[in-house]
Amino acid sequence: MPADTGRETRTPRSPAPLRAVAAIRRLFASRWQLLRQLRQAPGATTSLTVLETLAAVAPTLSALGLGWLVSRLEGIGEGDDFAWDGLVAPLVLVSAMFILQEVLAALGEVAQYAATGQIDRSIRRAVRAASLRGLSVAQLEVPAIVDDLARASDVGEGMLRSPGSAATGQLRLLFRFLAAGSATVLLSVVFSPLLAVVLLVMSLCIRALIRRQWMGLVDAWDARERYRRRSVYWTELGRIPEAGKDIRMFGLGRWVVGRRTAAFIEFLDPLWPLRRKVQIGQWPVAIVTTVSGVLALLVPSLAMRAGAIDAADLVVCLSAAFAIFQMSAMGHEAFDIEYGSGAVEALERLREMERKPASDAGAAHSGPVGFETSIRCEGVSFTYPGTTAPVIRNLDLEIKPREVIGLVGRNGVGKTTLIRLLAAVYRPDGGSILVDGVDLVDIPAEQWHARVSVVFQDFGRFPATLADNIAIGASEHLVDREGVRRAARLAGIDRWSDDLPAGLDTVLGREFDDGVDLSGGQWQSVAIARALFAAQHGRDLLVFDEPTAHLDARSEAAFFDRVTDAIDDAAIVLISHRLGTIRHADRIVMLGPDGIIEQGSHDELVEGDGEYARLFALQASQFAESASPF
Ligand SMILES: Nc1ncnc2c1ncn2[C@@H]1O[C@H](COP(=O)(O)OP(=O)(O)OP(=O)(O)O)[C@@H](O)[C@H]1O
Repeated sequence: MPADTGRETRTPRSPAPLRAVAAIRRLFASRWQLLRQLRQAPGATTSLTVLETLAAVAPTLSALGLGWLVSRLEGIGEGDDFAWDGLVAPLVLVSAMFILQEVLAALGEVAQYAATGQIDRSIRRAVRAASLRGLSVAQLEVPAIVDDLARASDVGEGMLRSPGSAATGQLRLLFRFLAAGSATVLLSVVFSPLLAVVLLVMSLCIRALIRRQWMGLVDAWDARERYRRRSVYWTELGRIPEAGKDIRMFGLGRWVVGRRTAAFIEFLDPLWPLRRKVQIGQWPVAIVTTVSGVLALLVPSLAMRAGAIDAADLVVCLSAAFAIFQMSAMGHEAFDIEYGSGAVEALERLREMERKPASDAGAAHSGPVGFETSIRCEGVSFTYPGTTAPVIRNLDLEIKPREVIGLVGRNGVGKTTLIRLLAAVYRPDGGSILVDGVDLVDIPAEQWHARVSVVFQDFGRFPATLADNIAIGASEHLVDREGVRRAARLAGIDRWSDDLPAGLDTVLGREFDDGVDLSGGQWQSVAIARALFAAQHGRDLLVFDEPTAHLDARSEAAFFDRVTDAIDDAAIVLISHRLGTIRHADRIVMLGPDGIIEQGSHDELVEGDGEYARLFALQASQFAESASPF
């Protein structure tokens, strides 16, 4: 991905002219990409184009009008009262051009505002689609992709420096070039093609110089997106209630401020010398600007003194020269263009990632997806993106329909990772997972997700109603109120849901004024209900990762029976460190760093006197006082 590699990878340098040509090509490609964004706002773009066309010819007409006016003034003799009538037409033209320029500028702002808003909205939609659907979870963990998501959605404040303002700014800039071109033609016709071309070239040089200096800063800023995100993280940490608890509890205020300062310095440190360099490097711009100004003023004035042109021509020349110089000015639109095009490029990279066949979408299998005979992991290996050590190595495991499997193993051995693979959140980088003989890689992810339900340890807690938090387990059945009630009852939620202000319709989470927060155990019951609801809607495989970690002893004891009684047509995988939760599973699989250490029923494993038996004895000894360890 270019964002990840392009900025930091060193490649052998090509000769300077080739680099310049490549840079110009890149520039044109990026500008073209910007202009293509205007398709999102066809009406406003058409209006802006018409207004800018008129605005581009107005300075030339204005210069001609001024010249006309001066020529009429020259012709007026003393006491020549009626000659004043001849001034009316040029005066009307000049005044009309001045008024027109003001009106066009104001209307242009309105059209630009409308087009910018439409383009920015469409960009935001595209970023949302990429982050919510197009990109896989694995991709969302790649820092370069996270950078691009942040960069593409960073559409600036007040529509400044956004992709929309960049695209419309680019269009307006094209018309400024057109205005300068038409003034160049006028100066050539009225006075000297040589002076006209020299002034045009000098204006272009001034613009290129300023651009080169300041825009390098924008690129450098862009390349430090990751550091900017880090400093923003530390800046915003104080506003996150969860973090606020720890910050107060451990007295971390100064520490957080220190980390924020360090992150901020790390972000800006390389940018400060660059900025100083730009400021100091303004003298060539000042020199070229002064020389151009002197040329524009002196050459036509000397020509008039020599009698080559009259006063009217001089006024036209100076007005035309002024119009040419307008092109060299770098207004805010230049920064809009540069900064906004960075966002558009980031979006294009994200779209490219979405288009990649390896984007975990699955595709080749087109038949019905189900799990009738087995899910088989064959020699599965997996290494997290950006890391080198495999978390899962050469794992073989078979899951039969309606089987209940308990998955145990030490912290960090890869249990959660395995279910992420089974859920097709990640893809194995070695071996394969076969569902009834079809490789999971070939099954479209959304189809597989309609057959599987996973309650992750860090399951989603959404600021929605309790009913919706359950029903999202099978989001295609959000309105199945009876199913929600059943799942809530089976998960033991009915014991406390009636006490909530609006029962199942109570909004959960403190983000909203009327929101109610639940305890850790209550949230866990919601997640369990979510999976039970999913089971009611035809899921073939249910996975629970540490489902009883937050439950009280009574709920924990009831969990296994509740779940297995409620689900009779799906396989269940239970991950737990509490062996009491899984001891009644059909099969217990003990995972080790190099694959499965042992597997069998609870009784078989205890009899086998292996790792599981030792672990069980250890947990049981902690409950030695009671008749049963659980
Ligand atoms: N997103 C990730 N990126 C990189 N490494 C990860 C990621 N998630 C987990 N790991 C690493 O993978 C290893 C296995 O983690 P995993 O969560 O699968 O273990 P686990 O067996 O479920 O652990 P626990 O019992 O503590 O829940 C750990 O070393 C962990 O640091």
